[in-house]
Amino acid sequence: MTAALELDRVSHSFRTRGALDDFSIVVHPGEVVAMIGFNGAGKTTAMRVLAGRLRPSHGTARLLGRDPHDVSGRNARRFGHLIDAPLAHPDLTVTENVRSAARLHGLDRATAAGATTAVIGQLALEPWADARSAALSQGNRQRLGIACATVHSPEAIVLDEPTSALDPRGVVVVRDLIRASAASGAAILVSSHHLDEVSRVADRIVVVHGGRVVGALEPGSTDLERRFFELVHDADTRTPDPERAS
Ligand SMILES: Nc1ncnc2c1ncn2[C@@H]1O[C@H](COP(=O)(O)OP(=O)(O)OP(=O)(O)O)[C@@H](O)[C@H]1O
Repeated sequence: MTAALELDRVSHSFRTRGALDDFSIVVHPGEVVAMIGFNGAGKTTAMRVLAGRLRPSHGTARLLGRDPHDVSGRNARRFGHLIDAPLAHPDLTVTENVRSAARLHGLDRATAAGATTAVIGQLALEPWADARSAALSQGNRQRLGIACATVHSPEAIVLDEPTSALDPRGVVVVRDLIRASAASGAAILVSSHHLDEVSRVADRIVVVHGGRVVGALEPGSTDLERRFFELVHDADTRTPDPERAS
């Protein structure tokens, strides 16, 4: 099966600081892959490369089989991402923002209207449907960002810490949306700091440390935390690199 999202031996540096070092990851259609790692491990940088926002100095990035920098209109419409701040306009309402995102991703007016109502329902945003985005709480703004990233039912989805600001109900709602998208065939890459949470949503968990993928964890297995620290410790023992510890 062709990968929908792929980084193959990618390296990237910010000035003298290495952020990714020989980093490889693959996400296939219908699969949820979670990246977990310390602050500064390289998760967001990997996602930025996949979204075509950074060009790797070495290695290859593939988004739906193409170089993310060359993704044309049609392929761009098959991709959705939430990295850093949501793309919502502060003066537009939740509904207006989501509808605009749907139109920008190529949905016609009628389809965009239906998809907007559906994703607002899926993310339990109905009470704020007519609220200006600027007036939303942090958690609801994060839900809005996820709605804008997924309203067009993309085939490849990248979500950087999608539940970091969410309450327990929000976490469940977003988990359900991610699982439903994967069940419809989407390839999904998420990052998180919460082992329990990724264990519930992911098919595979990869541990990122010092700009590398240093191992995998089995979702649902016991003692995830101990195994995580073992992998990190083993990686440090193999390649101690104080430059990359941030
Ligand atoms: N724009 C930038 N300029 C310079 N250095 C950067 C920039 N963005 C990231 N870095 C550095 O690259 C490394 C990887 O950062 P990255 O944001 O990818 O980590 P992360 O795993 O997403 O961390 P977190 O869990 O805190 O979000 C860090 O050392 C960070 O300081």
